[in-house]
Amino acid sequence: MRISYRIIQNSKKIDPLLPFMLPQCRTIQHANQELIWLKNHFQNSKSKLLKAVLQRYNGKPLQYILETQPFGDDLTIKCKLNVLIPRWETDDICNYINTKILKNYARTDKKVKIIDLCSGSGCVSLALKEKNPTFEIVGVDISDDCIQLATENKILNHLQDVQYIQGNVLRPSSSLMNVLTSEKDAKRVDMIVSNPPYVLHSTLPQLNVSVKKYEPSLALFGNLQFYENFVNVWSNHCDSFFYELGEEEQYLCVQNNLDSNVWSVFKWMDGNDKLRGVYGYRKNSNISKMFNI
Ligand SMILES: C[S@@+](CC[C@H](N)C(=O)[O-])C[C@H]1O[C@@H](n2cnc3c(N)ncnc32)[C@H](O)[C@@H]1O
Repeated sequence: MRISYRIIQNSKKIDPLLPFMLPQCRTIQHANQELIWLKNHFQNSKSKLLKAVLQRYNGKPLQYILETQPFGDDLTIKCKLNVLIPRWETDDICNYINTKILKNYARTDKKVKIIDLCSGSGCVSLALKEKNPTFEIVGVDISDDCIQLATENKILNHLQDVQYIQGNVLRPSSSLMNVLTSEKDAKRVDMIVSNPPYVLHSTLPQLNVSVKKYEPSLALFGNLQFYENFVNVWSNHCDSFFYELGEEEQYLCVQNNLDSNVWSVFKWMDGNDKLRGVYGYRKNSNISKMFNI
């Protein structure tokens, strides 16, 4: 990366480790901030700090080096290889679900049950639990590493009544379905939330090197399969839903294929005004009266 003359003239003031941060961070400000975090974290060991800076130079994500990511209001989510690092867009979605949708449930005495499909590190289910301690929440993920880390994250954040089950969302076994929905009216839970793999393989060249090199492809790549699966399978088992997505086609897959006599469906835009979610509710359900959005 080229830098300005002014910065070169002031180079005596520059920390010698800073240039190693630049390839991944891109701006001096961002590089400085990350270097401060690394120095704070490894303040007792210069050799560990140097190792961490070199790892960062080679593209290892900061969260895998520091092993945590703050999430929600006050959560610390442990981050490990083979499990997706929680993203800011997902954090925004959890905040929206908590403040605009679930707050209506929180006002009732109803025993609310939520399923988090593709639960990964557990960040989504734990962010919902953090604000709704009486709700029952179950996360499902196909990866054993995810189930183990999500369980660790639940304990780390002192949250109870969140369960993580290993299972295939695209081909759920009857025993998984039973555990998830059996005791509910009409076998429907109140809400299904999901951040499924939705990055198109065709966008691989545009992905950041550290994402490509370090984050699990099982968590990243998908197209319509999880949205079709929601329409065909999971929509029969919930009164409302929120799915994160990255493409208009994924939104249309849900919007065009759910029966419009039964469902109200909406778009959700992220903080960069990019389409990032689809959500909705059954028109005849109790939650429809609560959707005061
Ligand atoms: C985009 S990540 C989301 C993780 C987490 N919810 C978050 O927001 O950070 C998608 C997750 O889906 C899981 N996954 C992929 N295919 C799956 C399948 N067929 N059934 C269940 N989980 C699956 C991956 O292991 C990964 O944890």
